[in-house]
Amino acid sequence: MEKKITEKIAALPPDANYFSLEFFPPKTRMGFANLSARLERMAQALRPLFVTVTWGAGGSTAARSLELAEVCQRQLQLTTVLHLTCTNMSRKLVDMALDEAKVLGIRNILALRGDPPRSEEYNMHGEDDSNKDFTFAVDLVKYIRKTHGDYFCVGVAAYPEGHPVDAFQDTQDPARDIPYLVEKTVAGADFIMTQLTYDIDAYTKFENMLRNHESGVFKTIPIIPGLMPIHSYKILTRVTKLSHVTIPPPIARRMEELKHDDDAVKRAGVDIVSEIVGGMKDIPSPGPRGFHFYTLNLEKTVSFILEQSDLIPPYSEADNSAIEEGPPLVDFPGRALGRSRASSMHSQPHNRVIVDKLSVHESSQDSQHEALAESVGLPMHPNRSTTLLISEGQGSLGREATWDDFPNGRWGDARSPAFGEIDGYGPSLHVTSAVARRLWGHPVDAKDMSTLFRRHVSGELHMVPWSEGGAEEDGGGLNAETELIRPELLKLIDGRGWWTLASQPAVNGVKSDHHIFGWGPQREGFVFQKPFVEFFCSNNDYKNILKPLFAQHGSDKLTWFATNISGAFESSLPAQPTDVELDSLEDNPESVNAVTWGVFRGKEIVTPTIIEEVSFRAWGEEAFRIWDEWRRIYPRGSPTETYLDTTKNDAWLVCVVGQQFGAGTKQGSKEEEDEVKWMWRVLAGEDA
Ligand SMILES: Cc1cc2nc3c(=O)[nH]c(=O)nc-3n(C[C@H](O)[C@H](O)[C@H](O)COP(=O)(O)OP(=O)(O)OC[C@H]3O[C@@H](n4cnc5c(N)ncnc54)[C@H](O)[C@@H]3O)c2cc1C
Ligand SMILES: NC(=O)c1ccc[n+]([C@@H]2O[C@H](COP(=O)([O-])OP(=O)(O)OC[C@H]3O[C@@H](n4cnc5c(N)ncnc54)[C@H](O)[C@@H]3O)[C@@H](O)[C@H]2O)c1
Repeated sequence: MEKKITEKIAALPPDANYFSLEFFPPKTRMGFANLSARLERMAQALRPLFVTVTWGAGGSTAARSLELAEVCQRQLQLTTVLHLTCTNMSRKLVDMALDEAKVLGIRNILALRGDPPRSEEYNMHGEDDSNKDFTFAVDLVKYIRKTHGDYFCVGVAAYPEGHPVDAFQDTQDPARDIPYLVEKTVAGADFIMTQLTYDIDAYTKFENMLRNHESGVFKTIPIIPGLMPIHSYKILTRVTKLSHVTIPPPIARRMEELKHDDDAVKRAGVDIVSEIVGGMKDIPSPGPRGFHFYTLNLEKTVSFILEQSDLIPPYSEADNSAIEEGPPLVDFPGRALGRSRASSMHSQPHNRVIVDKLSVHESSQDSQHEALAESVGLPMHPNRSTTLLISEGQGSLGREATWDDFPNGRWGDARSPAFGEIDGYGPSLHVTSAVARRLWGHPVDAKDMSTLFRRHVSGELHMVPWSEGGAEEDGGGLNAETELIRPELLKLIDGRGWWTLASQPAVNGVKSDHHIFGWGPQREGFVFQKPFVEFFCSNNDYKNILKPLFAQHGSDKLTWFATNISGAFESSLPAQPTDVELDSLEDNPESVNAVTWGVFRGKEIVTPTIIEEVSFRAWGEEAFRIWDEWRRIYPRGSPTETYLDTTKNDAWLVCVVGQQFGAGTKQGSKEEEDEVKWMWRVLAGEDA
């Protein structure tokens, strides 16, 4: 029988260190296939003690979470912990998840609450029947013990900097949470896993507080600190804001200085997190000391941190004999990399894309975009050194690892395992219901909605439900480039009544250190953008204004996608069968629009923002679920709840990409200006 993680921890020498890796179920089929390949490589080379699989709050990712857990536990034979939340979903779903986990051989569950439970008044049409059973995570711990006895090893969450303020909690204070953590532990928790932190002092204080707690319940229980590698400045600031954790001032200063240089942020991030690991290793522990890494399904930085922190377990004789050594790696035609480069300790996590003389398994028809190891001359079972080289971008396999390089590009490549997620916890408003009501009030008609979007685009409202925005106290969440097209966006919102969610202006090749448009390695390249805008509009406007307008201009000038609540999908591309499930959508090369790209010295063209059918449809599903998340914060049948529901059912989500960005015109000329603004004039109805 598969082991419990507590058994695996207990079997380690008392002074050993271990680590675990967290993954979320990717949104697209291709992301899924590629995560499986990535997981296999990471598992064999990095050798985590166990992995964990997230669960979308309210059960929103139930099927995909179980599928990923199956890949981990059964296919890859990794000891797997399934996260499970209990609020705002039916008890039947909890039972199903536990039964299924058992069938898969999973013996470890991280028992969580999820979002605060909606009371009966806000509970829609009997969708959830859980509230009577589950209010807090402790209820789930008790339920698992009651229904499954000791079969599962149960973990619970803790917050070194305090659980964020919510409906049940008016202050963020770790001491305030302790009685409830005691309750969860007494109810049967076997281990504690913490929220991510970058604050070693806060963490040390927290762990000491637990170990010395008067109840004595935390004396020996494994407490595993959560750490998130720093993938980009944007992800760092976004994740810490969403999780309500601090970036200690020295780290904030270091990151702030480097924020315009993606590679430098990643390099410093590896050092910062490795320093935190080093510091945590010094905290006295009653048993082996573990570390949990929130990977966001990204591979590169976590590999470097594990290497730098010396956390990768050594291979035993038996391990080594199981690993076939393949032919040497090749970094450019004709030159072999010596096996002496077994360690990447002194190399940097740069974006080095190497053109390999060996053929790559990269047919665009092929949904598996991470080439098979053996097809590119790597050992069938990559070992630690080959994976680290891949993570560095070396060899043909490393090409896909470059996905990791610019995860700050809007929503990235749908083939990347990391596509479109920030925490893997499913669609959410990212604020409490009380804050949401304060921010967005009680809209009851289109005028109220337009007012919200006008205020957002004008910088008066820092977020709308579909666009997270920056910190409220910073006054707004729009990028500087969005301000340059503010008048155009306002014409769509006020003139047309279309509610814009995301956008970008055209850019006809500016230096990569440009103060507004620059990204990627600084001073080394040029960046380009096609204009795009994404918005909700009514069914009437979609049919009677937009479709005729699209027909008039043709797909060589405007590429567009549109979807609605019932999953209808239409686009400027040749018609596809309409009954294709998102999950089975194949990569359609014709649907790919790189809307942001950069050309840098010594690299292939980098395309951090791609708009294509599969990603648009995945986002569309989420965007319509966000309408539901929003309406549920108002009492059932209230005017606002009814209005949001009706509007959601009528709306189309439309994304339009302008194919002109000024190419071929003289920079700074009137002709360039006309081209760059053309899409906006057409959409506003100003261009015949
Ligand atoms: C390691 C980790 C993994 C996670 N994975 C996921 C995931 O996969 N999917 C997902 O949706 N979310 C996940 N989360 C987020 C989690 O669901 C949220 O943080 C949630 O708000 C709280 O969950 P909990 O299990 O800590 O809840 P609880 O232990 O129920 O605590 C929630 C809050 O209520 C307070 N409280 C508890 N009992 C009482 C009581 N009797 N009276 C008053 N107040 C009380 C606690 O102090 C705390 O403030 C994860 C969090 C962590 C730290
Ligand atoms: N089309 C797709 O395939 C797809 C896939 C996933 C996400 N998305 C979009 O991405 C957004 C989230 O991604 P992100 O957080 O990386 O984007 P982001 O926050 O970086 O926003 C993208 C750009 O749109 C601008 N913007 C923000 N709010 C706007 C508004 N109300 N009107 C016009 N412009 C606005 C921002 O300033 C930014 O320049 C979602 O809101 C969604 O619209 C689209």
